[in-house]
Amino acid sequence: MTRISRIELTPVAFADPPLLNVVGVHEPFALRTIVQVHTDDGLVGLGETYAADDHLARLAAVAEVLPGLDVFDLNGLRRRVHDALASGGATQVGGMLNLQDPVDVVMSPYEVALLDLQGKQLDRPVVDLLGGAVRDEVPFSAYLFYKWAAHPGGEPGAWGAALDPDGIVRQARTMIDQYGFTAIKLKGGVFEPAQEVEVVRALAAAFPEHKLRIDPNCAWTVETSVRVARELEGVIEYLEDPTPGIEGMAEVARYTKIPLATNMCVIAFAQLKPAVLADAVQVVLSDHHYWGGLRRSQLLGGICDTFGMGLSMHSNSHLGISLAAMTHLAAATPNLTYACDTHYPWKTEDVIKPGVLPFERGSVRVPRGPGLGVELDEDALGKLHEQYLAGGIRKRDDTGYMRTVDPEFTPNTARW
Ligand SMILES: O=C([O-])[C@@H](O)[C@@H](O)[C@H](O)[C@@H](O)C(=O)[O-]
Ligand SMILES: [Mg+2]
Repeated sequence: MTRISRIELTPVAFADPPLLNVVGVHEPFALRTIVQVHTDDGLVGLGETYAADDHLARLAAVAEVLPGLDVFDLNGLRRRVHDALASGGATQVGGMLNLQDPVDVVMSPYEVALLDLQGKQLDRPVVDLLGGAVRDEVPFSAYLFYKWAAHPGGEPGAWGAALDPDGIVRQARTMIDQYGFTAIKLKGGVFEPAQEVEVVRALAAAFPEHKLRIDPNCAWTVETSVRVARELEGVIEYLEDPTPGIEGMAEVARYTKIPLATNMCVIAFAQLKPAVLADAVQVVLSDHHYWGGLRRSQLLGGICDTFGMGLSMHSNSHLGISLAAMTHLAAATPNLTYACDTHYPWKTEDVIKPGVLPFERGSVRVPRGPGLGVELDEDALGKLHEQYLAGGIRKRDDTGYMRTVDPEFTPNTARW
């Protein structure tokens, strides 16, 4: 029996371009925590998760109670995470986690690391532990953002500015030429809906064969959402989080044929029943980082299937360990039929050794090496950890950063 001997948690910061969204703009660095789970027989399992300081504190509290756990005991993992958080009073917390299930959020990187270890021990890829591959390559979408050319006071990056239809179409072309994506997602909620509809139409004209989506992160009222949905019927494959809340989404759904998708009003198992009863969403974006890991994301997939909801995949800024985990999960989930989101093309630094996860024709081939099939680059990890220590960012704050440029900026859900 292989048991956990110790845990290493390494917060890292990696360069991120000035991508705009409803709450502000991405800071110069995005944060992640790299989780290394060591075993008594010398194996190391990898996981990746958020790195906000309160999340790091929870991860550290759990790390203390994991030594001795059998790497195959995922139920035991959940119990230990639950008990450690409960004893710290953290199973019900506010802020970012007020709708998410904190046990699922904290458990996730440990579950991924244990699956990596199981795979390494059995010499099988994680996808095989999840039931086997139903697809050998996983399609991802081109995730487009309005963006500035440079961070304030910084050097312009490779992508240039994208603040109008031409800029976004140019960005799409660069990304599609480079990665071969066949689906496109536009992050909206930045400009008036009419401008964003114009952009979607420009994308549809420039890429008539591509599947399109727009996600304004709840920037619109119910009325605006219905109007935009009607305008985009036949143009987009789904409309993601046009308006806040299960009730609001249900109201919009009554007046449009376009499937509504969410990673905002259904982000934990507790919200599935009300959403199904209200017929509020037709597609749920899974995300193993907050649905409790890969196996609980498959459980979500089964529930969506049962209730006739589609399944897609959400992404925040992330590194290669997460990309590998997302790819194994998507490859083993039959009803995950939409191209998954990924921020991966936006990053220029990583903690894994290169070459294992190339995008070809918009897809990532499932790594066949043992476990996740990726290897940590210790030098890169050290460098990105130094960057974390020096950079001073301890929690993502798109709004605070935007206010350094525009002091009047207010993130406003349902503002239009
Ligand atoms: O990175 C961003 O700016 C996105 O807006 C991200 O934070 C969202 O979580 C996400 O991509 C989404 O689909 O809502
Ligand atoms: Mg979204």
